[in-house]
Amino acid sequence: MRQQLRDRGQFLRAFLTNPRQVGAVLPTSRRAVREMLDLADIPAAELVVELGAGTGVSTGEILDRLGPDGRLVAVEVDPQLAELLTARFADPRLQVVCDSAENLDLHLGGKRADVLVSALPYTSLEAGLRRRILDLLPAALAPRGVLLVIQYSPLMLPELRRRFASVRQRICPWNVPPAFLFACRLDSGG
Ligand SMILES: C[S@@+](CC[C@H](N)C(=O)[O-])C[C@H]1O[C@@H](n2cnc3c(N)ncnc32)[C@H](O)[C@@H]1O
Repeated sequence: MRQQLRDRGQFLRAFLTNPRQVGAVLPTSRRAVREMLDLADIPAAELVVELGAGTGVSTGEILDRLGPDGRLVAVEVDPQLAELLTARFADPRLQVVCDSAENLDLHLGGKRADVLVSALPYTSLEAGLRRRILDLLPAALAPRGVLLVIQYSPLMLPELRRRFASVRQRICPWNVPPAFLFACRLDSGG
């Protein structure tokens, strides 16, 4: 409970410092995180990549589901949030990267993600940055991988459909505000 309050304080600080970059006043609810992660096979993944890890609500749940030989690369642009993530999760499977998601290539050593989780606030990011990040997502994903996206509106659906052959959508009302969850695949069989 105390940790949750501290996290909310840190998240609010990040939001007040850079509202368009954070895009929300509260971290995602545990329920919404679980419903999103249920859309992928995390235990079977060799490499999971998380974009916009924030205070780590998804990071912890991914680590709980990840196998002993799996790896998680969590990318967070806010230095104080990245520091919090590094301090919180002393897990050898986790690499916290403090950088913008647009530089993802630099941190994957030529590997592609089996599961790519994106909590970036696409609708409030500057248009050029949004396009650069969206454009790199398909190439960052393994051929049979899945991209999970959490948003607060369906506005990104056409952008995702343009880049992925299969996009499934569901809504989780157990979040403030309700969360739109997307599972995107490069092949249409998913
Ligand atoms: C809506 S918050 C989600 C945080 C967390 N995943 C959650 O669900 O509570 C978006 C996060 O993305 C981070 N972010 C925004 N732009 C980014 C970028 N270009 N690269 C990496 N992280 C970014 C913000 O600092 C913030 O922590």
